[in-house]
Amino acid sequence: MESIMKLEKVNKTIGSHHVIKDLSFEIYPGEVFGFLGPNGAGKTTTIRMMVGLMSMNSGDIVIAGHSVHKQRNQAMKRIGAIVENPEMYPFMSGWKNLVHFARMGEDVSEERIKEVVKLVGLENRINDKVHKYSLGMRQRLGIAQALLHRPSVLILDEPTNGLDPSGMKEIRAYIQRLAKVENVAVIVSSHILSEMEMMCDRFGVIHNGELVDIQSVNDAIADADMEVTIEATPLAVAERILKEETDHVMTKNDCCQVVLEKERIPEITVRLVENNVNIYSIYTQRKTLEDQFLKVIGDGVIE
Ligand SMILES: Nc1ncnc2c1ncn2[C@@H]1O[C@H](COP(=O)(O)OP(=O)(O)OP(=O)(O)O)[C@@H](O)[C@H]1O
Repeated sequence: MESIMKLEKVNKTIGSHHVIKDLSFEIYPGEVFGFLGPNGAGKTTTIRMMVGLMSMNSGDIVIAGHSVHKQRNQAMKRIGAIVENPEMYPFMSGWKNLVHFARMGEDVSEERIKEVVKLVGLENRINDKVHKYSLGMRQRLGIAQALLHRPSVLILDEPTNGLDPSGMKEIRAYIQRLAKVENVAVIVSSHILSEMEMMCDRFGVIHNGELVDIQSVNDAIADADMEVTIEATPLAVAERILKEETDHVMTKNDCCQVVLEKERIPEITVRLVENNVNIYSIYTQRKTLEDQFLKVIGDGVIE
Protein backbone atom coordinates (compact mmCIF):
# COMPACT_ATOMS: atom_id res chain seq x y z
CA MET A 1 0.00 0.00 0.00
CA GLU A 2 1.25 3.47 -0.79
CA SER A 3 1.73 5.86 2.10
CA ILE A 4 -0.40 9.01 2.38
CA MET A 5 2.10 11.01 4.42
CA LYS A 6 5.86 10.78 4.28
CA LEU A 7 8.42 12.54 6.45
CA GLU A 8 11.79 12.68 4.72
CA LYS A 9 14.81 13.50 6.88
CA VAL A 10 13.08 16.38 8.64
CA ASN A 11 15.32 18.62 10.76
CA LYS A 12 14.38 21.50 12.99
CA THR A 13 16.57 23.75 15.08
CA ILE A 14 15.03 26.18 17.57
CA GLY A 15 17.63 28.69 18.75
CA SER A 16 20.75 26.58 19.26
CA HIS A 17 18.72 23.46 20.08
CA HIS A 18 18.56 20.73 17.41
CA VAL A 19 15.01 19.66 18.30
CA ILE A 20 14.17 17.27 15.40
CA LYS A 21 16.91 15.14 13.88
CA ASP A 22 16.59 13.46 10.46
CA LEU A 23 13.06 12.30 11.23
CA SER A 24 11.68 9.93 8.56
CA PHE A 25 8.58 7.75 8.63
CA GLU A 26 5.43 7.00 6.63
CA ILE A 27 1.73 6.84 7.47
CA TYR A 28 -0.85 4.76 5.58
CA PRO A 29 -4.54 5.35 4.70
CA GLY A 30 -7.04 3.89 7.16
CA GLU A 31 -4.60 3.41 10.03
CA VAL A 32 -4.52 4.98 13.47
CA PHE A 33 -0.90 5.88 14.12
CA GLY A 34 0.24 6.67 17.65
CA PHE A 35 2.97 9.26 17.95
CA LEU A 36 4.61 8.62 21.30
CA GLY A 37 7.38 10.19 23.28
CA PRO A 38 8.20 11.58 26.70
CA ASN A 39 7.77 15.29 27.51
CA GLY A 40 10.00 17.43 25.34
CA ALA A 41 10.71 14.62 22.82
CA GLY A 42 9.55 16.71 19.85
CA LYS A 43 5.98 15.51 19.17
CA THR A 44 4.34 18.95 19.13
CA THR A 45 7.16 20.42 17.05
CA THR A 46 6.74 17.62 14.48
CA ILE A 47 2.96 18.04 14.41
CA ARG A 48 3.31 21.80 13.98
CA MET A 49 5.53 21.16 10.94
CA MET A 50 3.01 18.61 9.56
CA VAL A 51 0.18 21.13 9.71
CA GLY A 52 2.28 23.99 8.31
CA LEU A 53 2.41 26.06 11.52
CA MET A 54 6.20 25.79 11.66
CA SER A 55 8.87 25.62 8.97
CA MET A 56 11.58 22.94 8.68
CA ASN A 57 15.30 23.64 8.41
CA SER A 58 15.79 20.73 6.01
CA GLY A 59 13.97 17.66 4.73
CA ASP A 60 10.37 17.53 3.55
CA ILE A 61 6.91 16.31 4.45
CA VAL A 62 4.88 14.92 1.55
CA ILE A 63 1.11 14.72 2.01
CA ALA A 64 -0.94 12.84 -0.62
CA GLY A 65 1.89 13.47 -3.08
CA HIS A 66 2.22 17.21 -2.31
CA SER A 67 5.41 18.60 -0.81
CA VAL A 68 4.85 20.92 2.14
CA HIS A 69 7.80 22.96 0.80
CA LYS A 70 6.82 23.25 -2.83
CA GLN A 71 3.02 22.80 -2.85
CA ARG A 72 2.07 24.04 0.58
CA ASN A 73 -1.57 24.91 -0.20
CA GLN A 74 -2.36 21.59 -1.87
CA ALA A 75 -0.62 19.71 0.95
CA MET A 76 -2.56 21.62 3.64
CA LYS A 77 -5.89 20.89 1.92
CA ARG A 78 -5.31 17.21 2.58
CA ILE A 79 -4.87 17.72 6.34
CA GLY A 80 -7.48 17.95 9.09
CA ALA A 81 -6.21 18.72 12.56
CA ILE A 82 -6.98 19.55 16.13
CA VAL A 83 -3.71 20.81 17.46
CA GLU A 84 -4.75 23.23 20.14
CA ASN A 85 -8.29 23.20 21.61
CA PRO A 86 -10.82 23.36 18.77
CA GLU A 87 -12.24 26.86 18.32
CA MET A 88 -16.00 26.72 18.80
CA TYR A 89 -18.69 29.32 19.37
CA PRO A 90 -20.24 28.21 22.69
CA PHE A 91 -23.57 30.03 22.25
CA MET A 92 -24.16 28.59 18.79
CA SER A 93 -25.43 25.04 18.26
CA GLY A 94 -23.04 22.31 17.15
CA TRP A 95 -24.78 22.32 13.78
CA LYS A 96 -24.37 26.10 13.30
CA ASN A 97 -20.72 25.85 14.25
CA LEU A 98 -20.19 23.20 11.56
CA VAL A 99 -22.13 25.25 8.96
CA HIS A 100 -19.95 28.24 9.84
CA PHE A 101 -16.72 26.25 9.34
CA ALA A 102 -18.08 24.57 6.21
CA ARG A 103 -18.55 28.01 4.62
CA MET A 104 -14.88 28.81 5.16
CA GLY A 105 -13.81 25.75 3.13
CA GLU A 106 -14.59 24.62 -0.38
CA ASP A 107 -17.23 22.15 -1.52
CA VAL A 108 -18.70 21.14 1.82
CA SER A 109 -22.33 20.15 1.24
CA GLU A 110 -25.10 19.86 3.83
CA GLU A 111 -24.97 16.11 3.16
CA ARG A 112 -21.33 16.07 4.19
CA ILE A 113 -22.10 17.92 7.41
CA LYS A 114 -24.77 15.32 8.27
CA GLU A 115 -22.30 12.57 7.43
CA VAL A 116 -19.58 13.85 9.81
CA VAL A 117 -22.14 14.45 12.58
CA LYS A 118 -23.16 10.80 12.27
CA LEU A 119 -19.53 9.65 12.18
CA VAL A 120 -18.86 11.21 15.58
CA GLY A 121 -22.24 10.17 17.02
CA LEU A 122 -23.65 13.65 17.69
CA GLU A 123 -26.96 13.28 15.78
CA ASN A 124 -29.13 13.63 18.88
CA ARG A 125 -27.36 16.64 20.35
CA ILE A 126 -26.22 18.56 17.27
CA ASN A 127 -28.92 21.26 17.70
CA ASP A 128 -27.94 21.96 21.32
CA LYS A 129 -25.71 24.90 22.09
CA VAL A 130 -22.05 23.96 22.42
CA HIS A 131 -21.72 25.33 25.98
CA LYS A 132 -24.08 22.54 27.06
CA TYR A 133 -21.76 19.86 25.64
CA SER A 134 -19.48 17.70 27.75
CA LEU A 135 -15.74 17.93 27.04
CA GLY A 136 -15.94 14.64 25.12
CA MET A 137 -18.78 15.96 22.95
CA ARG A 138 -16.83 19.14 22.22
CA GLN A 139 -13.86 17.04 21.26
CA ARG A 140 -16.06 14.98 18.92
CA LEU A 141 -17.48 18.16 17.38
CA GLY A 142 -13.89 19.30 16.82
CA ILE A 143 -13.14 16.02 15.03
CA ALA A 144 -16.30 16.46 12.91
CA GLN A 145 -15.13 19.95 11.97
CA ALA A 146 -11.65 18.69 11.03
CA LEU A 147 -13.25 16.01 8.82
CA LEU A 148 -15.59 18.34 6.88
CA HIS A 149 -13.31 18.77 3.86
CA ARG A 150 -12.51 15.03 3.60
CA PRO A 151 -8.85 15.18 4.63
CA SER A 152 -6.51 12.29 3.84
CA VAL A 153 -4.72 12.74 7.15
CA LEU A 154 -6.34 13.67 10.46
CA ILE A 155 -4.00 14.85 13.22
CA LEU A 156 -5.18 14.83 16.81
CA ASP A 157 -2.85 16.15 19.49
CA GLU A 158 -3.70 14.45 22.80
CA PRO A 159 -7.38 13.82 21.88
CA THR A 160 -8.30 12.20 25.19
CA ASN A 161 -6.68 14.86 27.36
CA GLY A 162 -8.92 15.80 30.28
CA LEU A 163 -11.58 13.18 29.53
CA ASP A 164 -12.92 10.75 32.10
CA PRO A 165 -12.54 6.99 31.36
CA SER A 166 -15.93 6.68 29.67
CA GLY A 167 -15.24 9.80 27.54
CA MET A 168 -11.86 8.32 26.57
CA LYS A 169 -13.44 5.02 25.59
CA GLU A 170 -15.99 6.80 23.41
CA ILE A 171 -13.38 8.93 21.60
CA ARG A 172 -11.23 5.85 21.01
CA ALA A 173 -14.12 3.98 19.44
CA TYR A 174 -15.03 6.93 17.17
CA ILE A 175 -11.42 7.44 16.08
CA GLN A 176 -11.00 3.78 15.17
CA ARG A 177 -14.29 3.73 13.30
CA LEU A 178 -13.75 6.90 11.29
CA ALA A 179 -10.24 5.78 10.22
CA LYS A 180 -11.85 2.72 8.60
CA VAL A 181 -15.05 4.34 7.28
CA GLU A 182 -13.32 7.41 5.78
CA ASN A 183 -10.07 5.58 4.98
CA VAL A 184 -8.30 8.51 6.61
CA ALA A 185 -4.90 8.14 8.27
CA VAL A 186 -5.25 9.32 11.85
CA ILE A 187 -2.17 10.48 13.75
CA VAL A 188 -2.72 10.61 17.49
CA SER A 189 -0.11 12.00 19.84
CA SER A 190 -0.11 11.03 23.47
CA HIS A 191 1.96 9.85 26.36
CA ILE A 192 -0.85 7.75 27.82
CA LEU A 193 0.41 4.42 26.63
CA SER A 194 -2.45 2.19 27.67
CA GLU A 195 -4.63 4.48 25.55
CA MET A 196 -2.36 4.05 22.54
CA GLU A 197 -2.35 0.30 22.95
CA MET A 198 -6.14 0.23 22.74
CA MET A 199 -6.57 2.79 19.97
CA CYS A 200 -3.69 2.49 17.50
CA ASP A 201 -2.74 0.08 14.73
CA ARG A 202 0.90 1.21 14.72
CA PHE A 203 3.03 3.50 16.78
CA GLY A 204 6.28 5.42 16.46
CA VAL A 205 8.37 6.47 19.43
CA ILE A 206 10.34 9.71 19.34
CA HIS A 207 13.02 10.51 21.87
CA ASN A 208 15.31 13.55 21.88
CA GLY A 209 14.01 14.42 18.40
CA GLU A 210 14.87 11.03 16.87
CA LEU A 211 12.68 8.11 15.88
CA VAL A 212 13.75 5.25 18.14
CA ASP A 213 11.07 2.67 17.36
CA ILE A 214 8.23 2.09 14.91
CA GLN A 215 6.04 -1.02 14.81
CA SER A 216 2.51 -2.39 14.77
CA VAL A 217 0.74 -2.70 18.10
CA ASN A 218 0.05 -6.39 17.36
CA ASP A 219 3.75 -7.09 16.78
CA ALA A 220 4.66 -5.16 19.90
CA ILE A 221 2.22 -7.24 21.93
CA ALA A 222 3.39 -10.53 20.34
CA ASP A 223 7.05 -9.63 20.97
CA ALA A 224 6.46 -8.46 24.49
CA ASP A 225 8.32 -10.28 27.23
CA MET A 226 6.33 -12.39 29.66
CA GLU A 227 6.28 -11.94 33.38
CA VAL A 228 6.24 -15.52 34.71
CA THR A 229 5.35 -16.36 38.30
CA ILE A 230 6.33 -19.89 39.30
CA GLU A 231 5.11 -21.45 42.54
CA ALA A 232 7.74 -24.04 43.41
CA THR A 233 9.65 -25.92 46.12
CA PRO A 234 12.39 -25.89 47.16
CA LEU A 235 12.22 -22.19 46.37
CA ALA A 236 15.95 -21.61 46.90
CA VAL A 237 16.84 -24.20 44.24
CA ALA A 238 14.31 -22.74 41.80
CA GLU A 239 15.73 -19.26 42.42
CA ARG A 240 19.33 -20.42 41.85
CA ILE A 241 18.45 -22.10 38.54
CA LEU A 242 16.40 -19.17 37.32
CA LYS A 243 19.21 -16.75 38.16
CA GLU A 244 21.50 -18.79 35.90
CA GLU A 245 19.00 -18.20 33.07
CA THR A 246 18.08 -14.54 33.51
CA ASP A 247 18.99 -11.42 35.49
CA HIS A 248 15.38 -10.58 36.27
CA VAL A 249 14.42 -12.88 39.15
CA MET A 250 12.43 -11.87 42.23
CA THR A 251 11.09 -14.09 45.01
CA LYS A 252 7.77 -13.32 46.64
CA ASN A 253 5.83 -15.56 49.06
CA ASP A 254 6.23 -19.11 47.71
CA CYS A 255 6.95 -17.93 44.18
CA CYS A 256 9.75 -16.84 41.89
CA GLN A 257 8.93 -14.14 39.40
CA VAL A 258 10.98 -13.87 36.20
CA VAL A 259 10.81 -11.86 32.99
CA LEU A 260 11.40 -13.96 29.87
CA GLU A 261 10.67 -14.26 26.17
CA LYS A 262 7.69 -16.59 25.76
CA GLU A 263 9.79 -19.12 23.76
CA ARG A 264 12.01 -19.80 26.80
CA ILE A 265 9.24 -20.86 29.18
CA PRO A 266 9.18 -24.62 28.19
CA GLU A 267 12.98 -25.07 28.34
CA ILE A 268 13.22 -23.40 31.74
CA THR A 269 10.35 -25.47 33.11
CA VAL A 270 12.18 -28.63 32.00
CA ARG A 271 15.41 -27.48 33.71
CA LEU A 272 13.56 -26.90 36.96
CA VAL A 273 11.95 -30.34 36.83
CA GLU A 274 15.28 -32.01 35.99
CA ASN A 275 16.70 -30.41 39.13
CA ASN A 276 13.96 -31.94 41.29
CA VAL A 277 12.03 -28.71 41.74
CA ASN A 278 8.31 -29.33 42.31
CA ILE A 279 6.18 -26.91 40.30
CA TYR A 280 2.70 -26.20 41.65
CA SER A 281 1.64 -23.43 39.28
CA ILE A 282 2.90 -21.19 36.50
CA TYR A 283 1.18 -17.87 35.89
CA THR A 284 2.15 -15.77 32.87
CA GLN A 285 1.32 -12.19 32.07
CA ARG A 286 2.40 -10.22 29.02
CA LYS A 287 4.32 -7.01 29.64
CA THR A 288 2.52 -3.95 28.36
CA LEU A 289 3.35 -1.36 25.71
CA GLU A 290 4.29 0.85 28.63
CA ASP A 291 7.10 -1.52 29.60
CA GLN A 292 8.29 -1.69 26.01
CA PHE A 293 8.24 2.07 25.75
CA LEU A 294 10.35 2.47 28.88
CA LYS A 295 12.77 -0.12 27.48
CA VAL A 296 13.15 1.92 24.27
CA ILE A 297 13.58 5.31 25.91
CA GLY A 298 15.54 4.10 28.93
CA ASP A 299 14.69 6.09 32.03
CA GLY A 300 13.01 8.83 30.00
CA VAL A 301 15.61 11.46 30.83
CA ILE A 302 15.67 14.14 28.17
CA GLU A 303 19.15 15.14 27.12
N1 LIG B 1 9.67 27.97 20.98
C1 LIG B 1 10.62 27.21 21.50
N2 LIG B 1 11.78 27.75 21.93
C2 LIG B 1 12.77 26.99 22.45
N3 LIG B 1 12.70 25.65 22.56
C3 LIG B 1 11.59 25.05 22.15
C4 LIG B 1 10.47 25.79 21.60
N4 LIG B 1 9.51 24.92 21.28
C5 LIG B 1 9.97 23.70 21.62
N5 LIG B 1 11.21 23.78 22.15
C6 LIG B 1 12.04 22.65 22.64
O1 LIG B 1 11.95 21.62 21.69
C7 LIG B 1 11.90 20.34 22.33
C8 LIG B 1 10.69 19.57 21.83
O2 LIG B 1 9.49 20.17 22.31
P1 LIG B 1 8.03 19.63 21.94
O3 LIG B 1 7.07 20.58 22.53
O4 LIG B 1 7.97 19.38 20.48
O5 LIG B 1 8.01 18.24 22.71
P2 LIG B 1 6.74 17.28 22.98
O6 LIG B 1 7.22 15.91 22.63
O7 LIG B 1 5.56 17.77 22.28
O8 LIG B 1 6.58 17.39 24.55
P3 LIG B 1 5.23 17.39 25.45
O9 LIG B 1 4.80 15.97 25.52
O10 LIG B 1 5.76 17.90 26.74
O11 LIG B 1 4.25 18.30 24.81
C9 LIG B 1 11.89 20.62 23.82
O12 LIG B 1 13.19 20.43 24.30
C10 LIG B 1 11.48 22.06 23.92
O13 LIG B 1 12.07 22.65 25.05
